[in-house]
Amino acid sequence: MADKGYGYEECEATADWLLARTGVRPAVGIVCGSGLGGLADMLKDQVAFNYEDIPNFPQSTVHGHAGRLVFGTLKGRSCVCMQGRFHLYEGYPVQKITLPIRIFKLLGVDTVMLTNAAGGLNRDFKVGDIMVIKDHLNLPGFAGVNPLSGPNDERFGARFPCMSDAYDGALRQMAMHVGRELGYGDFLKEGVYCVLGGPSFETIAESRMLHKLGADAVGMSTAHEVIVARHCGMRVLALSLITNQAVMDYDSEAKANHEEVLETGTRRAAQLERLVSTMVTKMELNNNNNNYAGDADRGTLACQRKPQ
Ligand SMILES: O=P(O)(O)O[C@H]1O[C@H](CO)[C@@H](O)[C@H]1O
Ligand code: HPA
Repeated sequence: MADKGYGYEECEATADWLLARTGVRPAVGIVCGSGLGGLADMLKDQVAFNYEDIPNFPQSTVHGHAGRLVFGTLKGRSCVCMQGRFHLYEGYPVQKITLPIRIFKLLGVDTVMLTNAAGGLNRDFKVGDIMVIKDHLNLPGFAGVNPLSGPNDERFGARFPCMSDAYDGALRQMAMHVGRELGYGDFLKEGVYCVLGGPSFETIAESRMLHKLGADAVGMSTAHEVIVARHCGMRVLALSLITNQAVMDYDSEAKANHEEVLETGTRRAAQLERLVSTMVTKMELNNNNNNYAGDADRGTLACQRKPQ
C-alpha cells in the first residue's frame, strides 16, 4: 500500500509537513462541495496551502473546487477546510481521493463536516433545499470500489468498521435544531444520499431506480470520505445542497448541468455557511455542557476492536 502513495506513512508525512507550517491545531475538518468553497472564507487568521504545494496531495481538476487547504478559526474554534474535494471520475483511486480525510485525523480533527451539491430524487425536495444526510447508498461500493479495500492498517481503524452509525445522530439533531432556529425550517430536510461514480449525470431510468432504492438525493462524492472518517473514529455530519432536480420524467425538458449546480451553490452559500458556522459555535459550547455530545465515540467503541 505504502508504495501507492496513500499509506499511513504518506499521511503522517503530509500531516507533519502541515503542522510544521501552521500553529493551528484543528478540531473540526470541513469539506466544501461544488460551488460551496465560500465556507473556507469564513475562517479567520487563515494559513492556506495550495494543493499543488502539499506533499502527497491530489490536485483539484473540477470547476468550483479551488484546490486550497485552509487552516484558521471559526468563532474561536480551530478548523481546517478543504476548498475543493476529489472525485472518482477525476481518475484517482478511491483511496487517493479520501487521503485528506486521514490527514485530517492525523492533524487532530475529531469532527468532520462535509458538504456537497446533489440532485434531488425525492419529489418533495426543491432546488435550494439543504438535506441533512442520515444515511447513504454507496453504489460504487457494491462493485468493490471502497476506500478501505486493500490491506487494512490498524493504526487507522479496524478491518470491518460499522457503518450503521455513520452519520452522527446528535450532530444531525443539532443541525435540524440550529437550522430551524436560523429560520431554515422551510428548506431543511433529512434524507439518504446515493453516490455514483459520475461524471455523467443519471439517465431517467437510473434516477427512477435510485429513488425506488430509497435515495433522496444523488451525487458523486461524500460517501467515500464518510467511510474513511468513520473507519478512523471521527464523527461525521454531512449536508447536501439540492442544486437541481434529477430528471425523472420522459416528458421533461430539463437537463442536469454543472453550471446550474454551481449557480444554486452561489445562491444558497450564505445560508449554508451560517448553518455550518453556527453549528461549530454550538459544538464548542456543548463540549462544555455535553448537550450535543456526539455518539461517535460510543459508536466507534462498539464497532471497532483495538488490535490485540
Ligand atoms: O459532490 P460535490 O463535490 O459537491 O460535486 C457535485 O457536483 C458535481 C456535478 O455538478 C459532481 O462532482 C457532484 O459530486
Ligand atoms: N447527479 C449527480 N451528481 C450531482 C447532481 C446530480 O443531479 N447534482 C449535483 N451533483
